[in-house]
Amino acid sequence: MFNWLGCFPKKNVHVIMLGLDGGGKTTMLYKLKTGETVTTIPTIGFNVEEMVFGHLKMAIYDIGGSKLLWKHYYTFANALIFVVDVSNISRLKEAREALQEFLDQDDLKGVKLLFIANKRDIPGALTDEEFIDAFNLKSLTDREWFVQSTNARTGEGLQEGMKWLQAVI
Ligand SMILES: Nc1nc2c(ncn2[C@@H]2O[C@H](COP(=O)(O)OP(=O)(O)OP(=O)(O)O)[C@@H](O)[C@H]2O)c(=O)[nH]1
Ligand SMILES: [Mg+2]
Repeated sequence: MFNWLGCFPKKNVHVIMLGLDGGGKTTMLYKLKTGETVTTIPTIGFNVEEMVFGHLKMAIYDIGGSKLLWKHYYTFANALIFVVDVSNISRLKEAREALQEFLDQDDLKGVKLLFIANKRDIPGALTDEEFIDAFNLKSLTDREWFVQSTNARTGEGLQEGMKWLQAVI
C-alpha cells in the first residue's frame, strides 16, 4: 500500500491485543477503527481490524480474554498491547500472572509492549505510578514498554498510546 504521496510503501505489521476478559480490548479496537463507542459482548475467538498509522499498516488482533487462545497468536506479533482494567484492583494479581505468562514466551522476546491502563475514569483506579509498581515494570528491562492510561469508551489516551507504538515498531 502507498501513502498519500504515492511513493513510500507502508510497512505491514501485526499487533496483538491481550488482557483479561472485560478489560476493554474490543471497545478500544472499534473506538480506534470507527470512533464509535460500541456495545460489546465477551469476545469468543478474536476480532481483527486493519488501520493505517503514519507509515504503518497495522492489523490489530483483539483476542478474547480466555488465555487458552493467546498462544495461537504469539508467533506473528510485531508488537503487543496489554490491556488492564485499572479500576479492578481485585483482579490485578490475575492480570500480573497473565502478563508473566506471555513475557515468558520465547516467540515474544524483545517484542515492544504498550500497556493500556484502561478505565481510568472510574474512581479509585490506579495511577500510572501505581500501575508501574503493581506490575513491577521497572524490572522489565529486556524490551521497550510504555504505559498509557485511557478511557476506551471516550477514546481518551488511545491516540497517544498508538503514537508511541508507531514510533517504536
Ligand atoms: N468506565 C469504563 N468502561 C469501559 C472502558 N472500556 C471498556 N469499558 C466497558 O467494559 C466492558 C468490557 O469491555 P470489552 O471491550 O467488551 O472488554 P474485552 O477486553 O473485549 O473483554 P473480552 O472480550 O471478554 O476479552 C464494556 O461494558 C465496556 O463498555 C473504560 O475505559 N471505562
Ligand atoms: Mg472483547
